[in-house]
Amino acid sequence: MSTETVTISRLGAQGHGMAHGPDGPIYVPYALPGETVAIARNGSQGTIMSMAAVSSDRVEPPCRHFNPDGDACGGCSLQHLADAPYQAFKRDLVIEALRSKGLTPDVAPLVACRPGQRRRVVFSVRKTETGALVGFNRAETNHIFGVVECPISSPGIVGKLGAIRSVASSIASGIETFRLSVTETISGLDLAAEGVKPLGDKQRRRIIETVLLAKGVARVTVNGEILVEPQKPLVDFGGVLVSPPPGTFLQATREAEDAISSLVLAHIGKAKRVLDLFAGSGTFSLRLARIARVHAVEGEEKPLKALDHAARNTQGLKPISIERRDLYRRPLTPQEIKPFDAVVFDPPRAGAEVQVRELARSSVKKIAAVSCNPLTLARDLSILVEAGYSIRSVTPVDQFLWSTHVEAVALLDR
Ligand SMILES: C[S@@+](CC[C@H](N)C(=O)[O-])C[C@H]1O[C@@H](n2cnc3c(N)ncnc32)[C@H](O)[C@@H]1O
Repeated sequence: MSTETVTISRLGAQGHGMAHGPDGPIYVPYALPGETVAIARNGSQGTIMSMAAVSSDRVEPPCRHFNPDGDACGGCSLQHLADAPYQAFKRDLVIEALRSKGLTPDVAPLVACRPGQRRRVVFSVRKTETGALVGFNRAETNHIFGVVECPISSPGIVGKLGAIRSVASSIASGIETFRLSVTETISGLDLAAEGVKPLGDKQRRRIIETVLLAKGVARVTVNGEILVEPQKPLVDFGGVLVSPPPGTFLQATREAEDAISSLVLAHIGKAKRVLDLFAGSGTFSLRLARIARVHAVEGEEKPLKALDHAARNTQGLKPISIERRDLYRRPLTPQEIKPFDAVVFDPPRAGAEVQVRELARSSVKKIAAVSCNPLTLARDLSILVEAGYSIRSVTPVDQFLWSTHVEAVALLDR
C-alpha cells in the first residue's frame, strides 16, 4: 500500500475515477474527472484519503445510504455525479462500444430515468434475531445493508418495505443469505425468493399467514414454487394485461419499456408480419400485434405461455404464433426469416451473435435490436453492417438509475 496524489482524467466503465499511473490506469471509486485526490494505492485500486480539488460536477447524493466513507449500500454507484455528466457518461458507454467495432452512427441523447421509477429490485435477505435484514449487498462485500429508503425504487415498493420485511422474515430460517426479487405489479407486489433451504409444513403455513395479513402482496414464490397468490400479478404491455410467471424478465421501468417500444414500433411501421426474437412474456409482441401478425420466439416455456394466454384473451389483436426455441443453439435460418417484413431481437447480456449471423444472410428489410449490453450490441451490429444493413439510429435508454448499466435500441434497414 502506498500513498500518492493523482488527478482523475475520466470515469471507467464501472463508474470509478481513472487516473494515469506510471504502470497503467489507477481506479479510484467515487472520484470524478477533474478531481485531484490523495489516495492509498493497492495495485491498480485507489482509496480516497483526502481531496485537493473537487469537481463542479460533484453533487450531494440524494440517498442517505450512499456513503462511500463507511457503512454504505452497494445498490448505486453514481449518485455523486450531476445529471448532465451522468447522462453523458451513459451515452458515451454506447458510443465507445460502437466505436470499438468501427461503428460511428449518430447516437441520440440518453432517454433519462428519474428517481422512483424502478418497479423491480432484487434484495439480499438474511435472518436476524428480530426478523430479517433486507437490503443490498454493501459495496464490494457480502454484507447486507438494511434499506430503509431507496430513491430509485417506485413508491409502491418503498411504501411496502415493512410488508416485504415481514414476508422475508417468515421465509428466512437458516443462516444463509437468499435473493428476493420484488416486482410492483398492477395487482400488488410479486415476491420471488431464490436460494432458500427447503421449507417445512409449519414454515409454509407461517409464510402464507404472513402474506394474507400483509396488505398489498399479490404472490409469493419460493425456489420457483408458488406458495400463495391472493391476487394474480398483472402487468400492462401497451394495454394488454399479462400475468408474468414468477421471477421472469420484465423491463425494469415502465417508462423505459414505453420508450423502447415506441422506437421499435415506429421503425416497424407498416410491416405486416413481424418476428419477435427473445420475446419473453410479450413486451413487444403484444404491442406489435395491434398492427401486424407476430411470430414470438423465446427459450423459456412459462413466459411464452403467459404471452399466449394474454393474446387469446385480448380483443383487437392480429394473430400471434409462439415458438419455444433455443436461439443460441438453433437460430432461425434465412429461409425461416423470409416470410417476415421486420425482425425485433432483445437478447440477454451475451447478445445474439449466432442468430445475428443468420439474420445477416437474410433479406429481411427492417431490424430493431434492443440490448442491455453495449459491447455485445456493437458486435452484433457490426455483423449486420458488414452484411449490408445501415444503422438508422441508436438510442441509449437508462432504466438502472445511478448504476453503470445502460440499454440501447438500434434501428437498421436494407
Ligand atoms: C432481455 S430479455 C427480453 C424479453 C422481452 N423481449 C422483454 O422485453 O420483456 C431476454 C429474453 O431472452 C430469453 N432467452 C435467453 N436465452 C435464450 C435462448 N438461448 N434462446 C431463446 N431465448 C432466450 C430469456 O428467457 C428472456 O425472456
